[in-house]
Amino acid sequence: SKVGILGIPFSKGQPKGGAEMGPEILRRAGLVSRIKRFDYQVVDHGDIEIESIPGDKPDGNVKNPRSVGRANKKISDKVASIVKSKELCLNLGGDHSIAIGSIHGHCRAEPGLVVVWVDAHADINTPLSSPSGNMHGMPLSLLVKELADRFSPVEGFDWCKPCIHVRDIVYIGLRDVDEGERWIIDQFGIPAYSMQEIDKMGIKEVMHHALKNLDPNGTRPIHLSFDVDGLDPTITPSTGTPVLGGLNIREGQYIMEELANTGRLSAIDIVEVNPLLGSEKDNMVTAETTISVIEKCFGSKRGG
Ligand SMILES: CN[C@](CCCC[B-](O)(O)O)(CCN1CCCCC1)C(=O)O
Ligand SMILES: [Mn+2]
Ligand SMILES: [Mn+2]
Ligand SMILES: [Mn+2]
Repeated sequence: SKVGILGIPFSKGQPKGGAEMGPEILRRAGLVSRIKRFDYQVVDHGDIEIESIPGDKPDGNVKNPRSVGRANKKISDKVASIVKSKELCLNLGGDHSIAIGSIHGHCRAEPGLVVVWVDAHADINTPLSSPSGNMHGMPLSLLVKELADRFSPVEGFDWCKPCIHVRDIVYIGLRDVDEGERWIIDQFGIPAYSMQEIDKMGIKEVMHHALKNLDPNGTRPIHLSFDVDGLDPTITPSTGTPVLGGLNIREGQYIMEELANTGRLSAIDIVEVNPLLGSEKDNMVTAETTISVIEKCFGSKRGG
């Protein structure tokens, strides 16, 4: 089977320069050759061309709306074509706003997909609830049908029609959720396994219940959106919004092994690696941790 790799050097969904260097650091750390070790043919689509949009003033409190909108339209088109050509689409971010286009594009090719969101954060602030105006904290709010009527369309997103339901999402790793996000999660009953549930139940039970609730018949394609800040900052220090008390590397690897076991992984985002936020050593640790976790999606077995 085939993996299509797409670099997305985009960072306008948040204020810290360097997130656009994520694809480069992951490639340089050997991500592609690690995936090639398993029986996947790798198609490298290179990096998406990111246009800069001068004078991209905020829309309400939403920052860089046109830049984020333009980039994500391109991402949607590219991801749709990669998935349609039967490649497992591996998107290298870039900040988490790229998930708007990656999930939108994935839905165009696989309308019945479900979303596994591994993250310290829920990333479901609406433009009105966001405390920061940074779009990397909003991607899911622009994608779920149930929130479409809660805010007016964001400048640059007229192409973006919501394509998933709240019940098609499961969260793993939450530990920094804003008030408005908490309200949405409770109001719509979005399954959310925070670090508290993970400590209480253990990662085995969490993965069992998460996948059972999400897709009881085990038939639906899976979109994994993996924010490296879901892991503990001691093992992924080079990231923009670190939060103590995260997933350890074995929990990360177990999550990916269970997803690989479904055989239904159809697209993966790896986001929020920012090499400007760490030392050389931090960057090496972050890249190696990320690769050793992500490679478990592709059949790497700890037992050999
Ligand atoms: C929790 N929500 C935040 C962070 C979003 C992180 C995006 B991710 O892609 O990395 O997961 C933080 C909002 N806080 C900022 C500091 C003061 C309190 C609010 C936001 O800006 O929406
Ligand atoms: Mn996060
Ligand atoms: Mn049980
Ligand atoms: Mn995120």
